[in-house]
Amino acid sequence: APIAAMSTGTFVVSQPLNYRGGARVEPVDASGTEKAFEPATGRVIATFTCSGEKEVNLAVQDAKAAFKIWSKKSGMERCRILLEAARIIRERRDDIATVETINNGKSIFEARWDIDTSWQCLEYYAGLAGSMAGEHIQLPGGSFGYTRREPLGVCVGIGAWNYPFQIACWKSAPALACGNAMVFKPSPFTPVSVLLLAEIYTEAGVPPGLFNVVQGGAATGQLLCQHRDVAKVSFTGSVPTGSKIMEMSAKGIKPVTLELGGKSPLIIFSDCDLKNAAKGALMANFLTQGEVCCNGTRVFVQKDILDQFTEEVVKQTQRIKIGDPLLEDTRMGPLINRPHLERVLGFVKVAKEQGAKVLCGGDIFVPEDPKLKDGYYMTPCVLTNCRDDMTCVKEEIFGPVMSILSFDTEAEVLERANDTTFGLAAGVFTRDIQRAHRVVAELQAGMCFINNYNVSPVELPFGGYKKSGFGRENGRVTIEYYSQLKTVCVEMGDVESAF
Ligand SMILES: NC(=O)c1ccc[n+]([C@@H]2O[C@H](COP(=O)([O-])OP(=O)(O)OC[C@H]3O[C@@H](n4cnc5c(N)ncnc54)[C@H](O)[C@@H]3O)[C@@H](O)[C@H]2O)c1
Ligand SMILES: C[N+](C)(C)CCCC=O
Repeated sequence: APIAAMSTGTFVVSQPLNYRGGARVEPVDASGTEKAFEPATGRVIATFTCSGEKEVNLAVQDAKAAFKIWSKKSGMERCRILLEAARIIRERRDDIATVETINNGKSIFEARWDIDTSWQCLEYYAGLAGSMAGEHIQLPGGSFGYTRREPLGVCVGIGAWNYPFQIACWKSAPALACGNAMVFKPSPFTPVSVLLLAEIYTEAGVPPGLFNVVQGGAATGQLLCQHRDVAKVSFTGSVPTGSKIMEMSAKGIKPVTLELGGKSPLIIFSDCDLKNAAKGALMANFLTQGEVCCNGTRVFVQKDILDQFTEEVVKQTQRIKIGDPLLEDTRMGPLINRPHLERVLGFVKVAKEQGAKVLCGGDIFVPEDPKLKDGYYMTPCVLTNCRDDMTCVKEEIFGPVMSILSFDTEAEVLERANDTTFGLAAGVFTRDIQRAHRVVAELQAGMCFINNYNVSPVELPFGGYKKSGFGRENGRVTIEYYSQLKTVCVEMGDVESAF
C-alpha cells in the first residue's frame, strides 16, 4: 500500500538508514545505537546504528568522487537533474509528508506545506544553476580580469528534528546547484525522511555518492565537522551546539552557516487588522507544536487593544484540533518526545510561579483514541501578565507557549523587542505603512514579517542576526555561501618588471 494510505501506529522502518554511493547501506562501523519514535503513539519505529569514523570516511570519500563528476557539469545540466528531483518530490508529496508526520508528530496538513517548500527550493536553485556566473573587468592596456564562481567541494549538512525533510532540501539544493557534493546528518530523533530525498536525487540522475546520509548524534556530527576533506558545514540547531560546530570548523578554517534558535518578538499595534493579527500570532506560535526556530513567542500588544486581541487569540487557540496527526482535520500533533514535552510543561509551571496567568492550555492532553494514549500531546498555551524578566519571555521554549506582553509606545516596544541575545525573526502588525517599515528597519532580526508571520517563500533569504547565527538559506544570496570566488588576472601586454 502507498505510504500515504498508512494510519498512525503501523509504520516501521525496515530498510537501512544510511545512504552512500547511491544506495541504502548498513554502516560499516558504529558509535552507538539510537531509537526513533512515532511521537503520536510513543512507539519505536526504528533502532539504528550511529555511524562511526570508518562510515563517515566512506561517505566523505564517495562524496569526493562524485564531486569530481558533478562539478564538471554545466549549470544547465545540473539544473535539469534538480528539476527532475523537484518533480519527483512533488509527485510523492503525500508519501513524504506522511513519513514526516509519523516521525516528527506535526499534522499531515502542515507536513504537506513543508514538502511544498522543499520541492520549491529545488526548483528555485535549479533555475539559478544555469545562471551562475562571474564578472568581466577591464584593465588598462587591454588587459582584463574575470571572476569565476566555483563550488567548495564536499559540504556537510547537519539538521534539527523540527523540519527534517525541509532542512535537508534547504541545504542540499543550493549546495548541489553550485556543483558541490553533500554528506547530510539528520537529527537522531528524525532519521527517516531524508532517505527519501537521497533516493530521489539518485533517481533524478545525480552521480552515485553526490548526496550521502550518515546517522547519529553529537559523536557522528563531530567526525563530520573535523573531517579534513570537508570544505563547509551548514548547521541547523541550537545555539550551544552551533558554538561547538563553529569551534570545530575554525580549526580547519571551514566556512560555516549557522541557523540557530530564537526568541522572536511579534509587535501588534492598535491600528492593526485585529483578526489578521490574531491569526498571525497563532501562525507565529503554534506551527509544528511550537517547535519552530523563528517563532514570535514574545507577543507585544499595544495597551488599548490588549483585551480585544487576547480574547480573539484565546478563542482561536481553543479551536485548534489536537490529536492524531495523520487525520486530515488535526492541526496540532504531539511534541517530539517525552523529555521535551516535560521540558515545555516545566516552562509553563515556572511561568505560573513567576506570576504569569494561563489563559488557556499548558496541560498534558490525552486523546480519546486509545492507541494515542502514550503520545506526547499538550494543549497550546497562552500566557498573559508576562514581564520581560520572566523565564518564559527570555528563553527559547520550543513548544506551543505564547507569552503576551503589553506596551505603550513604538520607541518603548522597539527597545524591549531588541533586548535579547537572539535575532532570528520579528513581526509587526499595523495598517500604518510608514510605521511598519520604520519599525522593521530598527528590529535586530534577520527575517522580518509585516502583517503576516512564518510564511517561507523560497525566494527570500532566511537566517539570523546576533546569536541566532549567520549565513542564509534560500534566496539568491545563498549561492554565495556554497561557492567561492576565483579571480583571474589576464595580461595582454608585456610584463613590467620591478627588477
Ligand atoms: N534557524 C533555523 O533555521 C533553525 C531551524 C530549526 C531549528 N533550529 C533550532 O534548533 C534547535 C532544536 O533542534 P535540536 O534540538 O535538534 O538542536 P541540537 O543543537 O541539539 O542538534 C542539532 C543537530 O546537531 C547535532 N549535534 C549535536 N551535538 C553536536 C556536536 N557536538 N557536533 C556536531 N553535531 C552535533 C544533532 O545530532 C542534530 O543533528 C532549537 O534551538 C531551534 O531554534 C533553528
Ligand atoms: C517554515 N518556517 C515556519 C518558516 C520554519 C523554518 C525553519 C525553522 O525552524
